[in-house]
Amino acid sequence: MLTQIYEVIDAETASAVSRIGIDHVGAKVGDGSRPRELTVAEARVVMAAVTAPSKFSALFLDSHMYRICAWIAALAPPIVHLGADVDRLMVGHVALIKQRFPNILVMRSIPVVGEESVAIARDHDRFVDFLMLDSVRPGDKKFGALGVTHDWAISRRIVEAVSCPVLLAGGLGPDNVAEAIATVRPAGVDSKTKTDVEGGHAKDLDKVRRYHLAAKAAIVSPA
Ligand SMILES: O=C(O)c1ccccc1NCC(=O)[C@H](O)[C@H](O)COP(=O)(O)O
Repeated sequence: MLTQIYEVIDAETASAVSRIGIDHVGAKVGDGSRPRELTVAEARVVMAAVTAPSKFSALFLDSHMYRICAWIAALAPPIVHLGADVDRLMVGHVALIKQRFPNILVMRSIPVVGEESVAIARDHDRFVDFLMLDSVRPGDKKFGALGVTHDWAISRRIVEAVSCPVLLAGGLGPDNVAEAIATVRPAGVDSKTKTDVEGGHAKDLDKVRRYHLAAKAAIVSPA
């Protein structure tokens, strides 16, 4: 079971989270205009503090393919996580990014809104190394970092419908990650809000440790 954490925005936290054993240590990367979004120069410092076998995951929320490619080329992260709205950064763009950087692992966020999410996930399946299933607020285009769960039955169907590894995200933390894993049977899990310090965006290392241990101990029974 892979464990992934967002957002790690300084070298000290990156090093501490790696020591806990988190597999994917994530931060937003771009032009720095979004809250807590790192520039490539800032991301380089955080990425250098992530120690093996943990890997740095660079999340791009920008939807402009050429800008994303320029940032990937400059940073060369082990994992590129594409988080823009699926109507703006389309599956063809995702395929071109993977084609341009074949040696970099590509993860695509998929909003879990309803049955249509199964088709969206299937469309992306053969072009990416991971899918990440995330929550959306009803009536809102924005998805990600909402701290809420979604309909896990749909996520379970996606896990069964695609062949690439799927990470489950959305409102996961130490107290519900085992139940989520048992229900959805993903290859990995992601957490942001529920492993943050109360009322802030810094990581609570005790929550990160408990989330990680609960996920690694979770039992996935055969289908
Ligand atoms: O961190 C953000 O601001 C963010 C914004 C939009 C998409 C993703 C974002 N963060 C990274 C993630 O992918 C989150 O870890 C994921 O959405 C789960 O968040 P949470 O429900 O808070 O655990």
